[in-house]
Formats: sequence, structure tokens, C-alpha cells
Amino acid sequence: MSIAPSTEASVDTTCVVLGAGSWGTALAIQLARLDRPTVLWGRDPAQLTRLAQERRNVRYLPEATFPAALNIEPALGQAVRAGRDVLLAVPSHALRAMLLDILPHLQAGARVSWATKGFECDTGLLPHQVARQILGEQVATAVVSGPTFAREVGAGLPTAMTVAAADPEFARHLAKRLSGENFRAYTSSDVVGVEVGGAVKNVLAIGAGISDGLDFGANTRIALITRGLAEMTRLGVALGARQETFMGLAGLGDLVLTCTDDQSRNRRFGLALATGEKVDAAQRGIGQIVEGVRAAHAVRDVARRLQVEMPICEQVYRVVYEQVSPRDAVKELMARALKSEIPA
Ligand SMILES: NC(=O)C1=CN([C@@H]2O[C@H](COP(=O)(O)OP(=O)(O)OC[C@H]3O[C@@H](n4cnc5c(N)ncnc54)[C@H](OP(=O)(O)O)[C@@H]3O)[C@@H](O)[C@H]2O)C=CC1
Ligand SMILES: O=C(CO)COP(=O)(O)O
Repeated sequence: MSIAPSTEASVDTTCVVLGAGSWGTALAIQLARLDRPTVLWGRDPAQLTRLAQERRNVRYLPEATFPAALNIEPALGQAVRAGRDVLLAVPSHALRAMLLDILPHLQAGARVSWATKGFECDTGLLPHQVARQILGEQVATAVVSGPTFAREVGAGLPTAMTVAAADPEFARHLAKRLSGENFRAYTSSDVVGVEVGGAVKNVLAIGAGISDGLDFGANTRIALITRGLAEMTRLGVALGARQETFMGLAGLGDLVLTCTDDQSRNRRFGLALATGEKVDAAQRGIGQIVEGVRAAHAVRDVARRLQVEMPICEQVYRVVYEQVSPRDAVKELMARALKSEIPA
């Protein structure tokens, strides 16, 4: 199953994807269907053996078959040394450890990107801040985000996303690598805004799931999305993001996607809570990462520290961590003092 030893030429053309869950698998398929040599690594060797044999990821993305250019590599060092473009698709709680693990294996001139959505829970840091602590300033980095359900990317359905990087050259390079007939990557320099959008929308999608699970109707759902967007924007701007970013793919786009479609695990988690299911049971039932659970905690901490008002995210936190009933959470939101919609 191991890949052939790398040559200088193959290191330049090969894309390495770390994390063989649903999103890592879909991204690796997208890269490989463009005929780019692509290496996919995951932490479970037995699962990787099955991926290599079956040429699909039965557990996480069963419907999408692997293009010929996709190779599975179980040894992390070997995988990282195979290419200069390394893309991490692991959950937020695993990002720091993964970056530490890959650091000794990075090729000269390596460029590291991630598709992780969330804050680091213990520190309240965004992914690029975690990456800077570990990789330093010299390694080019980027975040890829936007409204991108893995199943639809795996199926090759038309999709648009955002690649944000401080270095515009790297953003363009990565956007070009990812883009193809049915996949269009836009570039941005607003790393903070793109990361805040991806983290906060997961909390709001839990809220939308709760609201729909309680049969509150379309008015409530849209009020939540619109006021949620205002919360996301306030937090992002307080962290240094550009306001316009939140009207783009990684803001409004991903927010509407995850709040309205049952492919979203965060939304499904909210739907389960509305039926009275407990947090642990609801997470287990979904069987994949529900980033909004950790994000609800981190967003609340960061918002409090910066004194940013985020009432919807606060109520999602209370439902998830303080056993407040979903109905009482909605009542509290509706009872808040009336205010101007757009601050003067
Ligand atoms: N799925 C999607 O549609 C999209 C997801 N994302 C984001 O991508 C990130 C990854 O999510 P996704 O792939 O969907 O999650 P999944 O739950 O589908 O898969 C998670 C993957 O991460 C692995 N993993 C879990 N913990 C660790 C760890 N400590 N070290 C290394 N690997 C670990 C799992 O391995 P194992 O199987 O062994 O547990 C599994 O391969 C998240 O931040 C998510 O928000 C972004 C856009 C779209
Ligand atoms: O981020 C996603 C789509 O853009 C996936 O959303 P969920 O994690 O809620 O499934």
C-alpha cells in the first residue's frame, strides 16, 4: 500500500491530504480527479488498508470511488515527505497535535493548509494562530473553507469555496490546484474572517436544528440565520476580520448551507437535541465530528473576553453545556430588550 519513494519532481506535483474522514477523503478525490498525484493519510492503519483495497471510503464517504491518481499512505512521515503541498483535514481538537507530528517531516519549501473549522477549545485560538505557534512565520499557510458538503464534492457536483492566505501567491496556487470543471476556489486575504465564519456557523447550525426540531417554522429559522450572521460578523470584526468576508462563501454561504440542509451534522445534532436526546447520545448517533459542540464553548469564551454580544450562540452554549431546555433558550432570546437592528 505504501507509495513509491519521492523524487524532486514528484514532490512538486504531489498533494498530500492528512485526515481520512469525510472531508479529507472528498478533498483528496477532488485533487486526484484533476490527475494530480495525491496521497491520503489517516490515523487508522486498518481503515487505510480497507480504503486501498476497496478504492472508496466505505465508512465516511461510501458513494465516491477513488480516481487512479489517489494513493493511500499509512506512514505519516512518508506521506508528508511525498509533496510540498500538505492539506490537513482533521477536527479542530486534533490540529495542534497533527501540526507537531508533521513538522519534522516537512519538505523544504513546504506549504501547509487546513480545512479545519473551529477554534482551539482550550486556548480560543483560530487555526492559523495555532499553526503560527508551531510552524513559525516561514512556512506558507492557508485555510480552505466555504459551503462544501463532503458528499457533494465527492460526487463531483458544482461547488465553490474560498482559499484564504496572507501570501496571495500561495492562495492563488492552492485555488488553482483545487479548481476544476465542477469546483471553483476563490481567493481571499482575510484568514481571520474565513476562519471565524467556519467556526461560528457550526454553532448557529445547531441552533437552526433545534429551532426546526421544535417546529418553530420558517420565520424563526431565517431570524436565526440573519441575526446569527450579525453575531458572526461582530465577533469576526472584533478579531480583526473584514466585514465583507461574512457576506461571502465562508460566511453567509456556509451559514445558510449548514442551517438549512440535513447533510449538516451540526444541524442534525440540533434536531436530535430538540427531541430531548442527550448531548452524548446525539453525538454518538451522528458518528462523525460535530464541531459546533466544541465551538459553542470556544465562541462563548472568546466573545466574553472581547465583550462581543452573541445571544444566539450563548443560548446554544447553555443548551449544550448547562442542560437548559431548548424551549427555555428560545424564550430567553425572545424576551431580550428591543434594540436597533443595525447599530448606529
Ligand atoms: N465533512 C464536511 O462536509 C466538511 C468538513 N469540514 C471540516 O473538516 C474537519 C474534519 O471533519 P470531517 O472530515 O468532516 O470529520 P469526520 O468525522 O468525517 O472525520 C474525522 C476524521 O478525523 C480523524 N481524527 C479524529 N481525531 C483525530 C486525531 N486526534 N488525530 C488525527 N485524526 C483524527 C478521524 O479518524 P478516525 O476515523 O480514526 O476516528 C477521521 O478520519 C472538521 O473541522 C470539519 O468541520 C469542512 C468542510 C466540509
Ligand atoms: O462545514 C460543512 C459544510 O460546509 C459541513 O458541515 P457539518 O460539519 O455541519 O456537517
